[in-house]
Amino acid sequence: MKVLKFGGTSMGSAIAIKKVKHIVESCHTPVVAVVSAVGGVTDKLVKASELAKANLDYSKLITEIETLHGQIINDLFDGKGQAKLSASMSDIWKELHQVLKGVSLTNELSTRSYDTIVGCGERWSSLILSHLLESGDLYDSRLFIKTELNGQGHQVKLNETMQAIGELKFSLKERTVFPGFIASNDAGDNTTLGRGGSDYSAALLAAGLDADALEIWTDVDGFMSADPRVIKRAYCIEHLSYAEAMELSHFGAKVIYPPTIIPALQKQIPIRVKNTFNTAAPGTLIDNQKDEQQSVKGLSSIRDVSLLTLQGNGMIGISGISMRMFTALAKQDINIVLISQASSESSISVVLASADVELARLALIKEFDKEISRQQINGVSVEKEMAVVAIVGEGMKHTSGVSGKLFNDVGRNGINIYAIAQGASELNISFVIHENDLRKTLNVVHEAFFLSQYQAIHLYQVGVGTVGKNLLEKIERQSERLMKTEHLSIRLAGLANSSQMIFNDRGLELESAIDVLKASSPATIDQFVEQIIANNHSNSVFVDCTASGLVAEKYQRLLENNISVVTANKIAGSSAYERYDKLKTTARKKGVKYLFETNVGAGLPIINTINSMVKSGDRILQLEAVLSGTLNYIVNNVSADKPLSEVVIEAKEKGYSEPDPRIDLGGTDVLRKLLILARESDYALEEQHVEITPFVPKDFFTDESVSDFIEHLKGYDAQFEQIRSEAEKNGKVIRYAASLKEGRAKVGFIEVDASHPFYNLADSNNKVILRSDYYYDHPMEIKGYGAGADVTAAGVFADIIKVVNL
Ligand SMILES: NC(=O)C1=CN([C@@H]2O[C@H](COP(=O)(O)OP(=O)(O)OC[C@H]3O[C@@H](n4cnc5c(N)ncnc54)[C@H](O)[C@@H]3O)[C@@H](O)[C@H]2O)C=CC1
Ligand SMILES: N[C@@H](CC=O)C(=O)O
Repeated sequence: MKVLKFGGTSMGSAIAIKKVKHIVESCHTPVVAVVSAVGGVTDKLVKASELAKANLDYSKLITEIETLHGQIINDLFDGKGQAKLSASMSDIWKELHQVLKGVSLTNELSTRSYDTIVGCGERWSSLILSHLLESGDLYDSRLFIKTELNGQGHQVKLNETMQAIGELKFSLKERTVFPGFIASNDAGDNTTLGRGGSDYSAALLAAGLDADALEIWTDVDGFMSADPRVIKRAYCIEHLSYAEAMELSHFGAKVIYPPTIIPALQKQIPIRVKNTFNTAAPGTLIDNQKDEQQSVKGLSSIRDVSLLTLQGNGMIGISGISMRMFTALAKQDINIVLISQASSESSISVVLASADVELARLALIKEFDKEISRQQINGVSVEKEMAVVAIVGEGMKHTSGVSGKLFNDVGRNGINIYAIAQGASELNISFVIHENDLRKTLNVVHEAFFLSQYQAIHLYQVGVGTVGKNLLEKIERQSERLMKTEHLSIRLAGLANSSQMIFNDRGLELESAIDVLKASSPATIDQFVEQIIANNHSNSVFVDCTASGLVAEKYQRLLENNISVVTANKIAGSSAYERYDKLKTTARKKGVKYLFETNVGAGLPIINTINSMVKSGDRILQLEAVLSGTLNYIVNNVSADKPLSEVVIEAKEKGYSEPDPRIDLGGTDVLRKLLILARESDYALEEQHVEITPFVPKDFFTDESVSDFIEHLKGYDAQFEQIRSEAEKNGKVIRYAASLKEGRAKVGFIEVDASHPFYNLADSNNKVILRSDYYYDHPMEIKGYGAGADVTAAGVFADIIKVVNL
């Protein structure tokens, strides 16, 4: 035998009720169907009872309920069937009218009247279904489910109820219908089992009848791994243990009424949650099996709660404080959602519904009045607009690292945790956050535990020129491989250039993003940054592919808001040391990344190498380098036949030079790179400490535009060729190099012969020679292409991946 319970949505319309009929009649075993009221009816009945008590007009609500049922009956039955059913239902209507009238006249709503009024819905709906089913017997649950009053309301008298239901076991026919929710007491008065009580009725019937299975038919596919309204990729959990289902349903997941699980658990009856509107979906099976493979099974949350803390050094070592605290709250009938106490005993925090918090605060102030006046207790503090998030799973027991992973991922995304609670059963880890962080937290945790095969990065890119465009192409080409091998999904959540911006939370189409951007409305970098902060997405990364100082100014605000920064732009790293240091410190403090590997040598791993050396205790003692791809390309390509001005244009066309090539030819680009390398090597070098000889004399830098500059540069072609050919005659080549030796930092020309490590540096290559404590006589050398869209975009790409993989 099976017990099937159908909720309000399953009974919400004629079409839905036909589905219910089909489900019941398709069962090959005897079926007990337990039904809720037609969707929305119980709420209307509750409202009508309140209006009646206040002697206000409730007739409109009753008419609405009548119309709703009338419509359903019209759609389901022919004339004869309608007349038969209406006659059966009319007694209930009469009773309802009488009770409401009595309440209205006396202005008194007794528990008995209230339960009679709100229980009418299930009596009607069970009549409808029993008439509709072929050979469907109707039983009145009030005759079998017996309750008594306790402090909290009606409580089921389990022994009596089980016995009464048990006696039915052998007399039930193939299909039987019971109204859910309603019961009665020893005096024969109507009672109810509380909101969601129809699930409980079904579980009691299943237990009393020793059913083989209990099915809860609802309008969702089952228990979801997280709230699907928040987590788009939440999925239906196939299996839960009774304990896991209980934790999840107590805590936010409103799929099943929590007490339902107890009778089923006691009789070891498997529960299956199924979707009436998607019968093909397997649903969630709840039984006594524990899933050893997956430590965390579900993620739940509640909002509209507040955190209330009782704090004071006078609480330490004093027994009875918590007893008094919880008794004071219990006296006010306040439900506590979570408790957290520091082992120092100097504070106890509780989470409760925001609606109760003021009452709770006053109750505690009254209770601890003396201690507060003696300053043994500081008072009662309240943090409003909080939310509680819980991860649930029996597999967490004795599995180390679960909370480490949880809090690491949450912390890395800048989410502040106000309180934590974990029971010794290790079934649930709950923590309190600000409500504004709820969506982000659920995303972070869901990705960490349920979709760990796909970690999402939300990318916000500024700049779609040489490097930026190439980066987008690379991400598009690599995204499938990244998903497969790195389990990483990169979503381009925003894109901007100097005057426009576009956003899409789910990820912009990479192929068309630049075209869409160019067709979008004007926007500023400030608007772009503020929107990123407002989006508050998990694993957000801001990528700067511009050469703009304005953009670099935004890093501090982004990092402070827990957004990692990856930049090809050298301005921030090479401006005042204090600023560079503050950016790095902020990133460290906030647990996010500030990465700029491509600032020196494009994709070459120079900064990373220095970082590793310094971290391992090595000291960089000397540094010699060729750091400009553009300038090395120029010295390698200028000849008697090919003048400097022509090669500068070539370097620009090849994507080596800065957007403004004067930054290269004035030596500024190399100066910036030297400053960054020195700082990463632990030297607080400032621009004024560097001796610099520009590649082209200063007089050539007076023009307004780049094209005028290149035009005038022709006037220097002959002189440059002379310097170059002179060196050549002496068996040497010229290089534009940077060095840091014995406290002296220099940028300028050097002439080197064939014995020098820079002599054979072809094309746009860069080379860095590092002498350190561990690499002195045989220094470390890093060499390769130091400029160009491909290598730079690849370096930026690697930094982006490091944001989540480091
Ligand atoms: N080209 C190379 O080999 C390397 C370049 N870099 C750096 O990469 C950065 C980008 O270089 P390219 O792609 O060659 O430059 P680009 O001039 O081709 O592209 C710059 C992009 O930045 C945007 N932009 C400029 N000012 C802006 C502002 N105020 N707000 C928003 N967007 C703005 C422009 O609209 C354009 O989309 C530069 O900082 C450069 O130093 C770093 C290593 C190597
Ligand atoms: N303009 C730069 C590009 C890399 O930083 C160079 O030429 O090296």
